[in-house]
Amino acid sequence: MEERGSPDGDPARSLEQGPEGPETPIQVVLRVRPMSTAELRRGEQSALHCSGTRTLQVSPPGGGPDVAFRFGAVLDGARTQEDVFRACGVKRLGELALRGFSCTVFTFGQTGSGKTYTLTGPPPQGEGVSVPPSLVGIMQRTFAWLLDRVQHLGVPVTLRASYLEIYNEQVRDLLSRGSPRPLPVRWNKARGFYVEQLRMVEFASLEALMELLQMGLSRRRSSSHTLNQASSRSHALFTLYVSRPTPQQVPPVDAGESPVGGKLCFVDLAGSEKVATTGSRGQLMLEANSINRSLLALGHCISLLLDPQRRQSHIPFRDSKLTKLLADSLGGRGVTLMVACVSPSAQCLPETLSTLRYASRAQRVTTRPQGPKSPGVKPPQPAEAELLQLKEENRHLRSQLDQIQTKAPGIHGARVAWAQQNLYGMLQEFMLENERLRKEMRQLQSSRDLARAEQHVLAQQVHELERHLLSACSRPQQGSAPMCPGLMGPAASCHALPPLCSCCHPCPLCRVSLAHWACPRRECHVPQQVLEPDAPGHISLSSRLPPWAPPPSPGSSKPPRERSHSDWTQTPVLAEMLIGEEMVPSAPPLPTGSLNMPMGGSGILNLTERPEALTCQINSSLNLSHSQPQPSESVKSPGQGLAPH
Ligand SMILES: Nc1ncnc2c1ncn2[C@@H]1O[C@H](COP(=O)(O)OP(=O)(O)OP(=O)(O)O)[C@@H](O)[C@H]1O
Repeated sequence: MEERGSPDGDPARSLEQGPEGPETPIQVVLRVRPMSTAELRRGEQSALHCSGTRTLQVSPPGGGPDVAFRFGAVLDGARTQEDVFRACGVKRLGELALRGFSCTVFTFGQTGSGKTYTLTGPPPQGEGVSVPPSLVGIMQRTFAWLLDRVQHLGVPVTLRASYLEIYNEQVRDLLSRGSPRPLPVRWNKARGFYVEQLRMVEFASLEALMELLQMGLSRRRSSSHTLNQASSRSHALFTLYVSRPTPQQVPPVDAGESPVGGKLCFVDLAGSEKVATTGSRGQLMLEANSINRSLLALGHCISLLLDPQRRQSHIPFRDSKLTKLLADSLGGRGVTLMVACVSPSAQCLPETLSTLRYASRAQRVTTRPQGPKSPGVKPPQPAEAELLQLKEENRHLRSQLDQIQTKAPGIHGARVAWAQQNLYGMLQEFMLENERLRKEMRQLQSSRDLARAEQHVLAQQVHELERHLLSACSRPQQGSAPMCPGLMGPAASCHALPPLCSCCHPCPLCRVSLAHWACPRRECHVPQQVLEPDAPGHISLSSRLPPWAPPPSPGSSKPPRERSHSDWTQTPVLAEMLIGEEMVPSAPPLPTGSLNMPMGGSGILNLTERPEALTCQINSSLNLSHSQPQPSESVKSPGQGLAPH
């Protein structure tokens, strides 16, 4: 038989003893409620058996090995409310509260498992009908004991109470004078998390305290569903503040601040529920989701508190209002008791096992109970202190995230294993993953911006080049004539001749062949590859005329008009201009290959090719014009040196 749970020891003794050293484990008591009338009517079987006072045995309905869980105390359905009160050792917690400790009792379990019953007894049977004394819960019994104890102390003790609920992730004051409104949860170094403007009511008698309890219970949200006629839809926290004034007693700074002293908090958690089982719809389903989410956050904090390394660094108490308000009880300076409640029915076994595992984990969590704070230390201003704390936490979280990201491969396996253990871990996984993806996206965006900027520069260069070409070809030559490439001398007269076909009319003075576009019969000396569309390197004359070619006359299918002498005399000038011009890239070089370009890469490649294409076009035009034998070897070809840059 598999056995899980707390180490050996006398539960009554450990519960009664209270904090002994720096590390005090959370005490866990398990209560199994009796089978309900509905469960008996449906003929459901019990799957739980208590063996001894500390062990619960679980028998799966389909057979299979029994599983045993050990807790500080296990109480079966036959145990009375008084038995439960005694077994839980709440009196000891009350004593500690009187000595200045911060103590918490919280119930946990599936919906309908008896949490509210354990803390406050069954719901009243009608308006003004009070619960029989034998059925009242741990809270009323503690109140009675505490008031009696205070009376016999012989020193003045101030008692105050507050009562709040966390409903759909909003904190509502159940003792507020008007209708409850959402209250903020704040943090400061002196108090930890606390609810701002929460009403604290001073009381002096048991009757007054019971009235406060009744007032809160009647205002707390509850609804009916398949598993519970009066199901609590919120987590409720009833806190008793005990202060014993001493000569050095620090007075509360303002009316909303808790007095220096001990406290005893009773937390009735809303029950976890499977919406499919409870049949919750609409508002009930929203409430159930909110309840489950906050219980998940609580479970996650408990799991992390068990990990010594995580515990030293960061526990995400800020993930929900519930974990914020329980932070001190779970991982801080409090003394804590958990009462886990389960139904015995085999039908509820999956939820029961989940509660048992949750409770098993919780009893391995330890706190470091701390007595009253030294008087005379003025707490820092709330806003300042909270700001400092948040900054510190923020810095810490960032460094954690960086560490996780840099240690990626080694830690990844461990993180995945951890994430697989619970859903909340998976959520955390996704958050980290999202952060990494966001970072990657930012990098991609910046390289895309860089590429766009480069594209812009290249587009400007192309535009500039085209503009040069066009203006050079169309501007009439003024002033000094260009050098004749044949004679290396002025060519004012020879190149001013009307354009003639180069195949039979080279320049009569310098013998340089005339550009083919100047010849009315130029098709006859254009190379074959230019005319054949399928030939490699084909350039269509109609579609690929050089940019400096004359514009076609409107409506004409004929070749463009003949060039004026200034057009063709510019060609060598233009070539020389290009030879001497060095293209200096004004942006970093583009990565080669378009596949890696995130965006706009192809556009950039087109642009990088265009200056080359333009240069080639000039070259080919100029080479054509030199296909005729050159007059002299020393003659500099206009195309020479027009290497693609
Ligand atoms: N030990 C018990 N003996 C007799 N009746 C019990 C016991 N525990 C619970 N019940 C009854 O079972 C029903 C459900 O109990 P209770 O409302 O306390 O459950 P709960 O866990 O608080 O549920 P929820 O999370 O939905 O609020 C109630 O009618 C209650 O009176």
